[in-house]
Amino acid sequence: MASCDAPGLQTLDEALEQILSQLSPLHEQEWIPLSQADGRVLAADVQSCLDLPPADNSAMDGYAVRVEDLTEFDWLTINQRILAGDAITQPILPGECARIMTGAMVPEGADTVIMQEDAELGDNGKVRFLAAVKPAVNIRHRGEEIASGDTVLSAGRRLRAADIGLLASLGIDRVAVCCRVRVAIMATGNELVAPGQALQAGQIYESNSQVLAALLVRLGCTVIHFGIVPDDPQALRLAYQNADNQADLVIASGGVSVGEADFSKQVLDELGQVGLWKLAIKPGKPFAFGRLANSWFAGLPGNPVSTMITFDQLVVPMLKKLAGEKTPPRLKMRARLTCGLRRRPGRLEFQRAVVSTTADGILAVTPLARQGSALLSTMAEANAYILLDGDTASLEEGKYVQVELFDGLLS
Ligand SMILES: Nc1nc2c(c(=O)[nH]1)N[C@H]1C(S)=C(S)[C@@H](COP(=O)(O)OP(=O)(O)OC[C@H]3O[C@@H](n4cnc5c(N)ncnc54)[C@H](O)[C@@H]3O)O[C@H]1N2
Ligand code: MOO
Repeated sequence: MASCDAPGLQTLDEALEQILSQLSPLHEQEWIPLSQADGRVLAADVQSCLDLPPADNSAMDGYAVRVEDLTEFDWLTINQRILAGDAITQPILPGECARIMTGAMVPEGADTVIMQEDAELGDNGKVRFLAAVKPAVNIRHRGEEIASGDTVLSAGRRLRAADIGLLASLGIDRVAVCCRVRVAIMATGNELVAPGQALQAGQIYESNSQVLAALLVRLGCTVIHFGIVPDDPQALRLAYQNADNQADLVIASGGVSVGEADFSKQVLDELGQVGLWKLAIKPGKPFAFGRLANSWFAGLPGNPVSTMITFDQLVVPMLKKLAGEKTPPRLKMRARLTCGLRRRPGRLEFQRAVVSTTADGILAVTPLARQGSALLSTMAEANAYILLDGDTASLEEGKYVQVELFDGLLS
């Protein structure tokens, strides 16, 4: 398609910069129980109100001793037994030690814990130690992981399982999170039919809104479904207005190109402003960004792969900005081609590929044989993109290329 290589297209980086500079976080927040916080974005920094661990405690089942006693006494008297959860009553005096379990508080006077495998119990009820003992081992000191007042997690973080556990370990049972971004989705096209219905001549099953809904749920958004909208300016106008009244972001797939039934741009021009139009990426050249009366608008190219890739590369950063989420850039790596790759220089291309690790630990990548933007099965089969910049031509087997692994969203 000669038009795909037309000059004057905007680069992905320029487009992203331009889009993100216009968006600002929605800033609404709510308090929710920790049990519901997985995947939500923290609205404020979380500071610890306690030291973690709260007290010096044993890392082993064994004996809490005073190291200096080990050279002075052959046998030590066991003066108490301390289990995890016990409050300590007695200090360790010279010639004494305490039987102690993992997680139990270390008594005053003790400065090391010897694991029980290195101890011998005598007939006299006393204990002696076999191995050379290092001072200050096997004790987890108060505050060594987190000190009271430390910032544990920062605003903008999307909470994951370990974070939830960390907050729980600090006694926190409620967190302030950013409100879910409300996203309206619609699929435009006269040819589209919802799955489950009979297919007539010329029709295809609608899949883009299903993909978008699944991705948006994973991103923690509230999804407002507008179903299938025909290629008709009046129907689009009504749908856009309706969506605009309910959502922070309206996403429409299809109808953003230059065909006779592509009305997105016209309607967006009427109701709001079009911010962007054509991008130098493949797939995903036609992409509309704009503003409706109350909400932002993203018009994604209808080809199923183009919809997914523009969503992944452009809409995800938009949603993160609106949600107040701060994330490091996605990891890009170098991988060796297992076969030749056919390619015409032009737009920045996202080829779907499978990345694996070879026996000698090298990252290998195999581009899928077919790369058409209508082939949604390529997104299902792939686990990574090969990123090919505009200047790169065909490449031979063994060459290194840049890959971007599908993150938790796509995989
Ligand atoms: N003369 C030109 N034609 C096209 C150009 C161009 O530059 N000049 N660009 C091509 C590219 S690249 C893309 S991508 C598509 C994008 O077109 P639209 O956004 O207008 O999308 P549609 O025409 O509505 O649909 C494209 C294709 O995808 C199928 N589709 C649409 N929606 C869905 C859906 N919800 N579920 C499943 N499949 C869907 C649709 O039936 C079409 O086959 O334009 C090229 N044309
Ligand atoms: O190449 Mo189009 O941009 O998405 O199919």
